[in-house]
Amino acid sequence: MLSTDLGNSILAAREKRAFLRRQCVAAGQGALSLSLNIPGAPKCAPLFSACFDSVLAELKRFLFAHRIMIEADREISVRDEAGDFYLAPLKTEPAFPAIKALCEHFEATHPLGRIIDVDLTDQQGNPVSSHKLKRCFLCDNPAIVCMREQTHSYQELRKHILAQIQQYLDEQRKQQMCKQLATLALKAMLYEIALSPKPGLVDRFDCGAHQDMDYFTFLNSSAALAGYFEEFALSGYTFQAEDLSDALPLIRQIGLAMETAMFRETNGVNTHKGLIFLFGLSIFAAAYLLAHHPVFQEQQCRKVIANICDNLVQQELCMFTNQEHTHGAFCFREYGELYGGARKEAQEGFPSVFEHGLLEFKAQLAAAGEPCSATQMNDALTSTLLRLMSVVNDTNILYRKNLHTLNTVKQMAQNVLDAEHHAEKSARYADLIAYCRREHVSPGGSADLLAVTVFFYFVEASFSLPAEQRFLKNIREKT
Ligand SMILES: CC(C)(COP(=O)(O)OP(=O)(O)OC[C@H]1O[C@@H](n2cnc3c(N)ncnc32)[C@H](O[C@H]2O[C@H](COP(=O)(O)OP(=O)(O)OP(=O)(O)O)[C@@H](O)[C@H]2O)[C@@H]1O)[C@@H](O)C(=O)NCCC(=O)NCCS
Ligand SMILES: Nc1ncnc2[nH]cnc12
Repeated sequence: MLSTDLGNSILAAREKRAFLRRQCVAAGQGALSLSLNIPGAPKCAPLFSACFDSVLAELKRFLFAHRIMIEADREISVRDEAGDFYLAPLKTEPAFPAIKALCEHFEATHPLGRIIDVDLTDQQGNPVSSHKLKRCFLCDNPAIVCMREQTHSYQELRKHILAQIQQYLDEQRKQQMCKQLATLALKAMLYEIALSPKPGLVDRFDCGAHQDMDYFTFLNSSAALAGYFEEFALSGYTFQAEDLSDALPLIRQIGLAMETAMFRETNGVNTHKGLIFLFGLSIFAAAYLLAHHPVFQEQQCRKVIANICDNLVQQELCMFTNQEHTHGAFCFREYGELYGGARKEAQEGFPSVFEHGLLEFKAQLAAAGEPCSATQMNDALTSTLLRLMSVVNDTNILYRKNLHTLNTVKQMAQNVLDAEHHAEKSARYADLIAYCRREHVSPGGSADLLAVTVFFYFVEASFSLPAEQRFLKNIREKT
């Protein structure tokens, strides 16, 4: 039972809606409205509003796609005791039955169909009805019958509706976050390949120490991999098992399909094998955390990655030393446990990224200020790559050459960073580029870790607000 005060407030709010409709009639226009069918009270709550905003954004896209035009500058949104309400005059020539049929289709195919009410009134303010009976929320009877006979309690009805709304919002959040993580991963990957010039690596203008690939090979490879990033994210977002090391086979299953796609696209050239592994872990871990915590936290992320890869070096490099024939296994066998490559980096929760790359990238971008120009971004990426090269034990360099060359590259990278003047920096960087070309070395591991660094930079920037606030803000912007 509603209290008299609340009942009166709801009646007043409904009268306000009727007044708004009469304004459309006065202007000789049909109107379309959206509200939610929420039985009982309260009818206004943050959860309902979040749901309403999201449905409204969907409805607007649906109407626009079907060329049903509304007068956006005269639309009205109300949030009061009667709940959330939206009303807009129609611009479109009034083919009301067809518009009504489309609105009913929208309701019928929406996951919250029974809760949504899209109403249409003609130029005289008369409701346009198809006279179809709405079904009860809970049983298959016509809603009108259950309402008259009070078959279900408000409590029962609201419990059911709240669960449906929560499920819908959870699904929306999952889809939105996973898509966004996939977008950030692709962006980070493209930033790495776009950075020019780079020592030994492929960039926009040069193939570095490589003969079998160029800039376009990397664009092709990026395109082939982009479609899989969301799978990593969904897998992380929905991961339920207690033991995080159970995640590695899931990540690898997706990663192996990506390797096939990459080699098909590049005609057998290894452009991104290391990155597939590193991004698999990064995207999975970020999504896993964002599903459980509203704000992205670096340290938590490191722990998740380390737990997924718990004991990986021991399991795959120590125990299988004689069987594995990969570059990583060779380096480990030849040079010892400091040189565990991508597996060691992962098992330790990406120390190069979180203790070096990210610090450098953040400092450089902070110094550049907003907005950051293309040159400043290229400089920030260059410094970050150098910082990574100065610490990473890159198995690509080690495999192609030897420990002396790896240490020389690390020292030369550090020397560029230590240069005091711009001219000195440029000269040292040119020396490093020439050295890598002459020695045929390519720091592919550092290039991959640069992409991972940039990815986490974007993730932190995108998910620093509490997820709820960010999610709502996003929906409102779209509406
Ligand atoms: C765990 C794997 C990465 C296993 O690979 P591998 O046993 O070979 O181990 P690593 O050598 O440690 O790593 C492989 C790639 O990882 C990058 N990398 C190197 N050092 C590091 C490091 N210290 N930290 C992080 N990442 C590192 C690097 O990848 C990039 O370079 C590749 C291009 O190299 P390039 O020399 O040009 O080409 P190649 O063909 O290799 O040599 P050439 O013949 O031309 O001389 C490119 O891939 C970049 O991304 C290392 O190469 C993982 O792959 C794995 O689990 N494999 C098993 C199969 C699987 O499950 N796959 C799905 C994984 S999700
Ligand atoms: N730009 C690049 N050039 C060569 N190898 C790479 N591995 C990852 N990125 C690379």
